Order: sequence, then structure tokens, then C-alpha cells
Amino acid sequence: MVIPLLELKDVSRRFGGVAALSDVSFSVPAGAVIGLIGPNGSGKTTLMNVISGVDAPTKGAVLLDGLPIQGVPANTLARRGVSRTFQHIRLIPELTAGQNVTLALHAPSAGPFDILLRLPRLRRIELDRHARAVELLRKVGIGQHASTLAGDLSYGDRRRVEIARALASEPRLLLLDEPAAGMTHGERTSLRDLIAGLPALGVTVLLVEHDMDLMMSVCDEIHVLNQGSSIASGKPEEVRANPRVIEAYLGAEDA
Ligand SMILES: Nc1ncnc2c1ncn2[C@@H]1O[C@H](COP(=O)(O)OP(=O)(O)OP(=O)(O)O)[C@@H](O)[C@H]1O
Repeated sequence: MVIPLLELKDVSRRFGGVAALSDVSFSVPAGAVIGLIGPNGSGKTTLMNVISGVDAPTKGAVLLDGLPIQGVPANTLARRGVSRTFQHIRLIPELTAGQNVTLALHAPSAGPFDILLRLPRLRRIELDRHARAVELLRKVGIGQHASTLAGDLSYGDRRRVEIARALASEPRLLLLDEPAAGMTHGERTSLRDLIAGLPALGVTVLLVEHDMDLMMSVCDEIHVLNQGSSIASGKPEEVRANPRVIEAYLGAEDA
């Protein structure tokens, strides 16, 4: 039996009287792009928080390579191969795209003596880190903007820098929370190609996104949440035609 990269078993999260997640179960096989959709407030971000260690479930298990990780802090999970982007951009606008990515890189970093004595090793480490950041920016299609201030980049390119930052820890599982939000049509098309290419780089993707065209064209499988519960799972075209899904979205529009 092949152990999935990620498995959720009856994951629940309550906030006081609010059941943000109720017994959500599904798995994410290695090498896939898996989508998570649902109307506003259905629990998608809560689930991303629980998987990435930003939050812990009230009940249930989150397994990475078959081992429980619920409650493990985000920085530990990052070392174990789980990385994410957030709904709201978290770059430092006064730093260049390259510097923003460099900040997210793991060691090798300089030691106190390297810094104090400005040993040649320090310069070499800095050059290596910069080269690695540029390589990551190239992977997401904006290598040419490595020296541009993050604050001067277009919205779509800032989102790409965020993805490059998330790739800096060499994740096996990348959680993308609404990466297309605020993007133009053209930016969405290139984001789609970027996401579709991630499995070939060894990165499995769990994607939360409201852009249905993007989801339909990039996901191998989609899971649908409504009011914290899983209401449908399947191939994009199956999910799109599912009456429960249509009803959940129409209901949300009426609200
Ligand atoms: N920290 C919190 N404290 C209290 N309630 C919360 C908290 N976080 C989320 N909730 C509630 O949990 C439910 C699910 O919220 P969540 O943000 O996960 O939904 P979502 O599907 O990501 O929504 P959106 O598409 O609008 O981002 C909502 O009712 C929300 O109000």
C-alpha cells in the first residue's frame, strides 16, 4: 500500500461555539495538485492552518508520510517539508525580490566570527545565497526581477516572489492559499503554468482558490467544504457537476 504524502483523518476544529471544521478526511498523494474549494467561511483557511502547524485541530489526525503531525509547530514542519503561502502577501516592500527570498533560505548562514571579521567565507556565503534566491525566482518565472524592490513589483509578480519564498525551504508539500487573488487574466494563466509544473520539481500542491477556471484546469482532484464539512470530492468535472456543490455555492450567493 502506498502511504499518501498527507492524510487528514476526521479533522475537526472548533472556535468556541463555531465548528470551523467537522470530521474532514481526505488524502493528498505525492506528485498531485489537489484543490480545496468552498464558499466563504467554509473552513479552507482553517484547514490550511491546521496542516501547516499554524493551528492545531480540536480532534482528529493529520499525517505526513503516515506519521502524526497535528500540533507540530510550523517551523518544525517546514524542516520536514511542509511550506505555505498566505492569503495576504507578506513581503518586505523595501527589500528586493532577491533579498525577500534570501531571508527564507535555510543555512548555510554566516557565523558570528565570519560577520565580525568579514572573512572571505562571509562574502562567499552571501553570493551563494543570492545565487540560490535568483534561481528560485527564475523557477517562478521572474529571475529578471531579482534586484527590483518588492514594493515596485506588480501584484502578480509579488505573489510569485511569495511562492519562491515558500519554495526556499525545498518543500515536498506546498500549500497555496488563494494565490490568484487580485491577479489579472494574463497573470493567472502564467500562475496556472507555474503550479502545473511544480510536481515535476518534486513539489506536491494543496491549493485553495476561488478562481474555478484555474482550479478546473490545474487540479487532479478537488475536495469541497461547506460550513466546515466535506460535501464532495472527485475529478474537477465531477465536482463541478455535483448538485450538492452547486447548491452550496448558490446558497452562499443568496446569503
Ligand atoms: N480564530 C478564529 N476565531 C473564531 N472563529 C474563527 C477563527 N478562524 C476562523 N473562524 C471561523 O471559522 C469559520 C471558517 O473560517 P475560514 O476562514 O477557515 O473559512 P474560509 O473557507 O477560509 O473562508 P474565506 O473563503 O472567506 O477565506 C468561519 O465561520 C470563521 O468565522
